[in-house]
Amino acid sequence: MRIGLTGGIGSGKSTVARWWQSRGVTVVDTDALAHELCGRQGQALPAIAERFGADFVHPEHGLERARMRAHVLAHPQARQQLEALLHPMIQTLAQARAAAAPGWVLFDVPLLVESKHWRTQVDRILVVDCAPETQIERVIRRPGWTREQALAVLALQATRPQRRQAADAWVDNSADDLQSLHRALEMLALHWGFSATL
Ligand SMILES: CC(C)(COP(=O)(O)OP(=O)(O)OC[C@H]1O[C@@H](n2cnc3c(N)ncnc32)[C@H](O)[C@@H]1O)[C@@H](O)C(=O)NCCC(=O)NCCS
Ligand SMILES: Nc1ncnc2c1ncn2[C@@H]1O[C@H](COP(=O)(O)OP(=O)(O)OP(=O)(O)O)[C@@H](O)[C@H]1O
Repeated sequence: MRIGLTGGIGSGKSTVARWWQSRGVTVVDTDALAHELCGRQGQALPAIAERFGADFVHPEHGLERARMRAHVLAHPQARQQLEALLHPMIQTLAQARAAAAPGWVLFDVPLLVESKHWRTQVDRILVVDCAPETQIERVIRRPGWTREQALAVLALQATRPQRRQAADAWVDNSADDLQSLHRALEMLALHWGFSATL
């Protein structure tokens, strides 16, 4: 079984993914792969430096993330170029990680509903739904994020109705209540015939 997990920024995807991982499911986190490709000596850095300029790549730490975030939010074309460069690399790496995994695999993909590629790669789509105000609060707790940036990213992503429409199942993560979230996931796993491998 291949599950595609998605949700808006700060909705709780990583939190949900960790629950599945604790039950023995292999998690392939595409955000983490994007960070790997752009981290120190990451595979994507030469192409990024060529396309956007050397200023976007720190000699030791890799991609200047905050600078690139501000750049792509101000220039939609730059965002499309960055996505065109990174998404095929992320997809290839994700498939390689999944191929090596025994049993169930969960792909954590922020832009799953927005992507033609991902919808065909998974058997079930699980959506983490969350009230936008909660998403914003959670995101701006992170260092370097402004409310305006969080709102701008939210506006770029699929809407809650679009995600719900694509979902085979969804869990509500608007409340600060991990116990209820975990209970909902237990019930879903049971419903989908999952038995923990730990
Ligand atoms: C613009 C970048 C450098 C900003 O980095 P930053 O450290 O600030 O954010 P991070 O990568 O941790 O992403 C945080 C969240 O932002 C949202 N987000 C990221 N990229 C995008 C995008 N292209 N479109 C819409 N939302 C996005 C996602 O919800 C993601 O979970 C980075 O997000 C990036 O490289 N984006 C392009 C790759 C991409 O599309 N990644 C998301 C799917 S794998
Ligand atoms: N039910 C919850 N109760 C309290 N805090 C939560 C809950 N769910 C998530 N959080 C917190 O909110 C923040 C965002 O959650 P998480 O990182 O799981 O979201 P995400 O969707 O993976 O984010 P991103 O889109 O940025 O990758 C984290 O600090 C997390 O600990």
